[in-house]
Amino acid sequence: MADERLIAALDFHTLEDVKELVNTLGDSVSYYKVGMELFYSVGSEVVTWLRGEGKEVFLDLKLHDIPNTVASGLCSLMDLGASILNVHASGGYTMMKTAADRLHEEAAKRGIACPKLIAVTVLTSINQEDWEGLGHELQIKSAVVRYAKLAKKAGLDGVVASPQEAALIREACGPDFLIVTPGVRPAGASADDQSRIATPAKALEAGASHLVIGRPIRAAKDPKAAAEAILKEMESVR
Ligand SMILES: O=C(O)c1cc(=O)[nH]c(=O)n1[C@@H]1O[C@H](COP(=O)(O)O)[C@@H](O)[C@H]1O
Repeated sequence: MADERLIAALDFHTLEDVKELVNTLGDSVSYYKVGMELFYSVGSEVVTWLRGEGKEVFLDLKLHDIPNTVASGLCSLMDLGASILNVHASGGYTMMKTAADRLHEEAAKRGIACPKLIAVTVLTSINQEDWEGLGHELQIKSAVVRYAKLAKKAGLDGVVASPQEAALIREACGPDFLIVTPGVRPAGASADDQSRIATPAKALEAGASHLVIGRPIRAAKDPKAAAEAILKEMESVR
């Protein structure tokens, strides 16, 4: 049966591919991530279709702009029925606070449930060399915890981070904070373009609330068997 902690990433560009994978996975997966490739190609129809199938949606568009633009953009997305929306923490405290405040005000005005809002800390593809190339002096881990604390102070519900920082974030931000970790790879699987990775069990043990997993399921010869093996590994950590 499905485990709501697993979010399968639908990095496709057609609705047909989405339908094929979702139908193949059936009841094993109840939570899906729609990212920029899919949303830019298919639009909101894919979220409507997934909701119609009874699936939960993390709409991962990683908004990053000035406070008013981000807040207004989120308000345009909030009616679609996604459970989670996200912004980049590097947009700063004022942007995150404006976004969270406006989202809550709008949800109350429209009488709808407010989607959770989370902040991307440091992308899981970034390694220490990329990071230093950007001129940052803090270690990635310290920067991620700093961004997570800022996101919490701004009223966000959680963050996206790598599993390698999950334990530090859990300690700094408490038990209810969402920690959504991409960069999850079953033992022996290719890292692809991810840099800061861990296995599903290690990510959960470190305190992740949700695992975002794309290619290890989507690109597997047998996606259902791949998802079920991951779910079995997740079951061992409750
Ligand atoms: O926000 C995200 O979901 C995200 C943030 C991040 O730091 N790293 C990251 O990989 N992601 C997304 O998580 C998914 C990971 O996919 P796989 O690497 O195929 O498992 C992709 O859809 C990414 O866009």
